Amino acid sequence: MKQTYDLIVVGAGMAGVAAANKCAAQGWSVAIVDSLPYGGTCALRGCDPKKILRRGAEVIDSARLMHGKGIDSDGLAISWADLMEHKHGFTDPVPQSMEDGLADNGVTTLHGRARFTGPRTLEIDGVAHDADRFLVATGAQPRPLDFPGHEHLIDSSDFLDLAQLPGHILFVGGGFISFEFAHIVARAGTSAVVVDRGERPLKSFDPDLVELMVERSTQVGIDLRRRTSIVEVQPSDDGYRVTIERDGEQETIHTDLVVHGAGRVAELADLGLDAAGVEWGERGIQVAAHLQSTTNPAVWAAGDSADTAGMPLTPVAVSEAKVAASNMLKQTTTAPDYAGIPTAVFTIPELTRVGMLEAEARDHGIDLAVRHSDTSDWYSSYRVGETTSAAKILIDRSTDQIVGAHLFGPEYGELVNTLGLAIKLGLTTRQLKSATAAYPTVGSDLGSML
Ligand SMILES: Cc1cc2nc3c(=O)[nH]c(=O)nc-3n(C[C@H](O)[C@H](O)[C@H](O)COP(=O)(O)OP(=O)(O)OC[C@H]3O[C@@H](n4cnc5c(N)ncnc54)[C@H](O)[C@@H]3O)c2cc1C
Ligand SMILES: NC(=O)c1ccc[n+]([C@@H]2O[C@H](COP(=O)([O-])OP(=O)(O)OC[C@H]3O[C@@H](n4cnc5c(N)ncnc54)[C@H](O)[C@@H]3O)[C@@H](O)[C@H]2O)c1
Repeated sequence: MKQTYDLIVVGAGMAGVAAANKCAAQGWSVAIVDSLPYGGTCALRGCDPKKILRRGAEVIDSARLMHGKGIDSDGLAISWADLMEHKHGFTDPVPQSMEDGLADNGVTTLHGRARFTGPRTLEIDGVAHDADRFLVATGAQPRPLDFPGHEHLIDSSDFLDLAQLPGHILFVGGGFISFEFAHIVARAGTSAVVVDRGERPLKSFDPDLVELMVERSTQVGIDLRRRTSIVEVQPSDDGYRVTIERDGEQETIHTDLVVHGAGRVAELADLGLDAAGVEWGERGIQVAAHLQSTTNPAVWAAGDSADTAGMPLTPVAVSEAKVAASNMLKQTTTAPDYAGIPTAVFTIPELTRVGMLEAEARDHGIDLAVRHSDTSDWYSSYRVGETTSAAKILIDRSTDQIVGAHLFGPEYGELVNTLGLAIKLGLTTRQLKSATAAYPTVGSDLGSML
């Protein structure tokens, strides 16, 4: 007899695994399916491998910043193959350990490409599976591009698996992926060109700090082309000829590799959502605030494949999955709380944000105190030889609470977490300043930033 599960989860990434484990722990019969090895984008093809490769670049950059200050950085180099092996040491065991963990929690683990054939039926490689509920956690995929030669681009997953690093790389798009990867390859001696169609890259970050980040990127040889579009990509004898256009002027750039960093869309196109009566778009499945489909009550969504107010980031995916699981289990309609979730672009140094942008805060009519500090001559930057760093903290004068924080500097990816906590808990700057940080740490700079 065919089994009807309480829940089938589609996608074994951060969101899917969190929800499957939570529901199984409450005694539900749960199955999870993925067409790729378990672990999803973050652990296998995103955050974690990326930051391991970045470590090589950090070491080179740190040594160069200290050149002439007691360190001889001449001759330092990245061995890409060894760094890649270091990455594999982390990523290779993930699928099995994740699958073992799920099985230990009583979750049935399935493999294959899933597709809805009706409102409550999912087919996996030709076999039908029924459930009372489905959680779609299928993540995102590179946005389809339409310029001639787009098929020659590699995507972020291919990049994070490159056996060798070529001498020249052109990145299409000036977002998270292109800047993070360009900062890695620039320290490995590869020339990087970033082509972005907008005037300002990374639009969801503070414009002043983005300009500083671009300045620092230029210093390490990254060539940003703004307001520039790709006309076509053509293979050549020794790589690719990329024709770009700005203000009606065309230019051809020769490069070894062209990488897609032009955005991602929810991975839903082949999921048969129309057969299930589920409304969806490129931002994801249309859900109510509590993450249930607006058109099929049996279907829920979380993470990059859900159209929510949360950004497509790992902490958002996990938090949404936990809320969706809890709502399914308890038949409640709680909405996720996105307040105080920080984000970082892992350039070197990193660019971070939590809460509102200055323009957003002003649009909300907040009586704003802006604490904008050039921190490049502060002790924490001086110590490591960093020449470019800054902080911008936005405070609501009427409550003394932080409504936004924007940082660019060494180790500021850690510091932003404290500011996120302050926003989440509604701490006043007076309360924050009353806490004593270990000295000297970047945390001890917080008082001066406020
Ligand atoms: C290069 C890169 C770097 C990133 N770095 C960061 C970072 O530093 N910090 C951060 O917070 N976020 C980062 N992100 C974003 C982060 O990875 C995602 O927000 C997060 O992984 C989303 O988790 P998810 O569970 O929603 O989806 P995913 O982790 O993408 O999991 C979805 C799973 O569903 C499977 N699937 C899809 N369709 C089907 C189907 N029809 N049948 C069966 N299985 C299916 C996929 O194979 C996949 O395993 C990065 C993303 C990329 C691409
Ligand atoms: N550190 C992190 O948290 C991290 C790292 C990587 C990715 N991510 C997630 O993955 C998502 C996708 O990353 P991404 O970097 O691909 O996208 P993105 O949305 O960050 O940036 C895409 C950029 O490409 C530009 N663009 C789009 N089409 C173009 C074209 N044809 N020619 C030139 N420019 C073009 C856009 O204007 C935009 O500036 C991010 O939004 C983020 O949520 C997060």
